[in-house]
Amino acid sequence: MRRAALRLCALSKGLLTPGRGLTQGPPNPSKQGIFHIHEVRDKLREIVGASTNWRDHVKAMEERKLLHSFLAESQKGLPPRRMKDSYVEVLLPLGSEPELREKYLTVQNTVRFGRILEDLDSLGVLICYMHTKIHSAKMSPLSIVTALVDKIDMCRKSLSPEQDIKFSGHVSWVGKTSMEVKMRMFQLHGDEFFPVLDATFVMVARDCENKGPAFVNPLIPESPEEEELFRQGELNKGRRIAFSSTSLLKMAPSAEERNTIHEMFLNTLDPKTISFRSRVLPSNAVWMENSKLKSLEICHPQERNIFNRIFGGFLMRKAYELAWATACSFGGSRPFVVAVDDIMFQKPVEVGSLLFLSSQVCFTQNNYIQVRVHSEVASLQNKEHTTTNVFHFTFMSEKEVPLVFPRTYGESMLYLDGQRHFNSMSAPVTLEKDCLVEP
Ligand SMILES: CCCCCCCCCC(=O)SCCNC(=O)CCNC(=O)[C@H](O)C(C)(C)COP(=O)(O)OP(=O)(O)OC[C@H]1O[C@@H](n2cnc3c(N)ncnc32)[C@H](O)[C@@H]1OP(=O)(O)O
Repeated sequence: MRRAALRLCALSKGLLTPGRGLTQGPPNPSKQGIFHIHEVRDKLREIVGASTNWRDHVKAMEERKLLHSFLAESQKGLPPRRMKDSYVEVLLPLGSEPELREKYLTVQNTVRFGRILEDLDSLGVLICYMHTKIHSAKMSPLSIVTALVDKIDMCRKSLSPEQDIKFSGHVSWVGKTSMEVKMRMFQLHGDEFFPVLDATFVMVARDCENKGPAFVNPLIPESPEEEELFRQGELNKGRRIAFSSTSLLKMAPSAEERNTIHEMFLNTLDPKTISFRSRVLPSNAVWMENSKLKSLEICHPQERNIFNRIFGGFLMRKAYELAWATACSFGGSRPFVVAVDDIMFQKPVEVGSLLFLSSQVCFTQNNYIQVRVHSEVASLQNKEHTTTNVFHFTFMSEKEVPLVFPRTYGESMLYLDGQRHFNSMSAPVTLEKDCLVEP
């Protein structure tokens, strides 16, 4: 079995120079050269004409209906764009503006990763609006939503709440209505920005009312490097389809996986009885059902996105923080996140919903803890629960953690799914103590 570990950012492998896009194009389309983190959401509101006041949200959505005529009837009708057209840089000046720090601070004097997830989500959407910008219109007719966090890899640098952070990113691949966005994060050490994180998101364009699909501009790679990125985007799409078609919700586990589960089952049979029903935990192991934590959020208007649904970044922060607490209580020491993958946004969450989050450890190995968070919503009127997201987080604990044992068939599938996510991480790299990234 492959040992999963921190993945080096593409950037630290020399694919990208800090502060410059892969395209080596102009740093970004704003006059200032770089957006301040506060400008990102303001800019998004301006682009879609979103209300800044909940009282006006219905009126704002009514006005958006008028933008229907700007929607393209086919992708061919839209001008192609280059990667540098969507390239954006954003500064989170934690060092130079100490008043910003409070929001990002953990009690351990590190940066809250949940806040970073929110910033990445907003930035990803802004990047897509840059790609699809209509120069003749002030507002965009598109509603761009986060469909998938394909992966986020942490690099080796620690995140200090006292040093400036910089994000950059651009569209790296497009389909008909979807766009893959690659983003990077750097932190200032001395007078240089060093890579700390690589992220790949998939965003989907919808019409002005977020009711049906909408075409996005084609993307033209301009250099061999960009062609490679585009090709990678194509491969990523194929990989996602393959991963989903072999999902344990659709197909039986492989022979090797079935063996794993049966071995685990045999390891839990009580040798003193001849029974399939008396189960005993091996030493240094925990039943999966005892690794759960749950939470409930009331989705207030304050957490809405530009389309009056609940902001994806908020959902990720809440899920991440619950996952972190789950890993912490399971492992008995402060864990740090090493990877996030395959967060699928299946259904929008309406303002006013009750959001139920259930988190559980589904796989462990050495110091690694794989946590799955399932989120579902119900309205106060309708008690029926609907799944909106499934989140997968990989943490590393400072010390070796117990094994987790499934008791039921359903839990065995969770275990195998966790193992698949864990094994989908890239080659291991040495972990350094300064990698801590906490909630
Ligand atoms: C106030 C300040 C705040 C500012 C923040 C702004 C940030 C706003 C961003 C958000 O917060 S969005 C909120 C979180 N996201 C959601 O609520 C999305 C919920 N999910 C959905 O609405 C639908 O599942 C979704 C629109 C994503 C897809 O709907 P469908 O499944 O009907 O889509 P369809 O099958 O028609 O596929 C459309 C495209 O999406 C692609 N797609 C769909 N699901 C995907 C997936 N999971 N992964 C990758 N691609 C996916 C699909 O391949 C296809 O691509 P192409 O047209 O290019 O071929």
